[in-house]
Amino acid sequence: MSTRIVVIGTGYLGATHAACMADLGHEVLGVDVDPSKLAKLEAGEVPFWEPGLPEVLTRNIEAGRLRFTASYAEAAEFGDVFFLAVGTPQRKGEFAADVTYVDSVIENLAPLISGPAVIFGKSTVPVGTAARLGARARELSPAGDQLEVAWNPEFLREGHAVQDTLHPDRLVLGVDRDRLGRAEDVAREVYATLLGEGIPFLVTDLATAELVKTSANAFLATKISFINAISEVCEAAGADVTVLADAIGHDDRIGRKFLNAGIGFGGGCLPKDIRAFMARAGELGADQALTFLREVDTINMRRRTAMVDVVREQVGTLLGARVAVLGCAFKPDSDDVRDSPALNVAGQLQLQGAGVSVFDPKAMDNSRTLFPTLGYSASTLEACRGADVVLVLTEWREFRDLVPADLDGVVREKRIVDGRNCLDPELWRNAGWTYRGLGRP
Ligand SMILES: NC(=O)C1=CN([C@@H]2O[C@H](COP(=O)(O)OP(=O)(O)OC[C@H]3O[C@@H](n4cnc5c(N)ncnc54)[C@H](O)[C@@H]3O)[C@@H](O)[C@H]2O)C=CC1
Ligand SMILES: O=C(O)[C@H]1O[C@H](OP(=O)(O)OP(=O)(O)OC[C@H]2O[C@@H](n3ccc(=O)[nH]c3=O)[C@H](O)[C@@H]2O)[C@H](O)[C@@H](O)[C@@H]1O
Repeated sequence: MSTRIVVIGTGYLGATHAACMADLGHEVLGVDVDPSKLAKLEAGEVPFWEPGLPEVLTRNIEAGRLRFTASYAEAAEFGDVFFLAVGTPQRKGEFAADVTYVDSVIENLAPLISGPAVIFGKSTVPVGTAARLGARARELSPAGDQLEVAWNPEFLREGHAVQDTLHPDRLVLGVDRDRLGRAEDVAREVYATLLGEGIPFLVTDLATAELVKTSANAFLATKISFINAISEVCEAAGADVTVLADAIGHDDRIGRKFLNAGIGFGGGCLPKDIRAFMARAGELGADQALTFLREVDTINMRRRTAMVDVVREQVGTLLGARVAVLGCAFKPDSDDVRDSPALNVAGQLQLQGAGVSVFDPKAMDNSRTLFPTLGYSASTLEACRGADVVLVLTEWREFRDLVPADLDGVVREKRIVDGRNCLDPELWRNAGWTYRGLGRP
């Protein structure tokens, strides 16, 4: 059955959700306040790099199932099922999440809703936000109690966003247990195709749904910092963290995923989500519960300075050294540079006097906007020309596939530092290069 759906906020999450809901056969209207983003989306262009999404967007616009607007009035007219997907960044100078964008959606939308409707929150929010927004929405809306707020957290990964939306590991829905309404039935209609495929669907209260999301990201961040901490010990002991990760990962209870040691996690989610989680636990009086996340964050940030130290160790002095930086996105298959470890390392190297030449297959424009003073190159070869050391900081396939012969006669010194432990050390060493990984001999 086709439902008329409004998706508010068309960034990485919202644009993907809108296009994928249309692909499931629903009629979808995307809403954003950014006119340049809307103009691109209306023209069938995804304003960021996400594999497979342009095809899904275009085919659904062409099928007449997907369009975009800046108008909340049009959104309120369009349908009675709303997904809220605006940003919840870290507040400036604080750990807590900035929820002003989600607040503003409710302030603007609720007064325009006059009949039964459900707003499903998808943004990652501090626990308690959904209940607060629900109360505010009922207060502002002529529909009163007939306007429901439920929470349907999102677990997609950038670079795999379409696959994760259309084939998620699970769907989670938080509903207001004190005023049970239509939310669960509506969600079952919207996700009928996925539920028909047997995707697990967990329905719970609002607070639990919010906490499922922040706990999942906290666990993932902890797993990465765990292996990075072990990597520091491997480094000191002359052991190999990549073999160690394979070995412990064979234990199903541990699992191999998210055990890749390197320069650590970044992006628009894990770093800000663990900080917001700590801040919220503190507000709730559970200060002690999440202090370990402070350590997770510290270990992670230490990876970036450790990388700079390794480069210094390689070239002697950073002053005047020519450093090729391959990769600036926070992960491969994404153009997202929010809190990117790679860009942070490049910035630190430049501040300490190195001449930095950066190349990324997709994230150059975003990097230039965020870090205009770095040196940028048009290709891997250009970035590496005359380099004293080559750094692989984002494991794009084209960097993983590099072989020493590609850089023969290009670099000044045959030194490569593998910030993601994604290269074969023997291949490089056998070709006369100095190979340096992180936490592996
Ligand atoms: N990026 C990701 O992979 C995932 C993100 N999330 C969560 O989803 C939320 C959104 O994240 P992103 O999509 O990455 O952020 P984003 O910054 O890419 O997108 C947010 C969008 O909301 C728009 N917006 C802001 N205020 C608005 C308003 N009042 N009305 C309409 N549109 C408005 C902005 O213009 C922007 O296009 C965050 O809470 C994030 O933690 C959750 C899972 C995955
Ligand atoms: O809440 C969110 O927004 C999303 O955050 C992460 O997704 P994402 O940020 O897209 O990327 P990840 O694949 O989780 O990678 C995050 C960072 O960890 C790093 N990482 C990942 C895995 C690993 O083993 N080691 C490691 O350093 C990556 O390089 C990257 O910088 C979660 O994986 C998603 O489930 C979640 O929905």
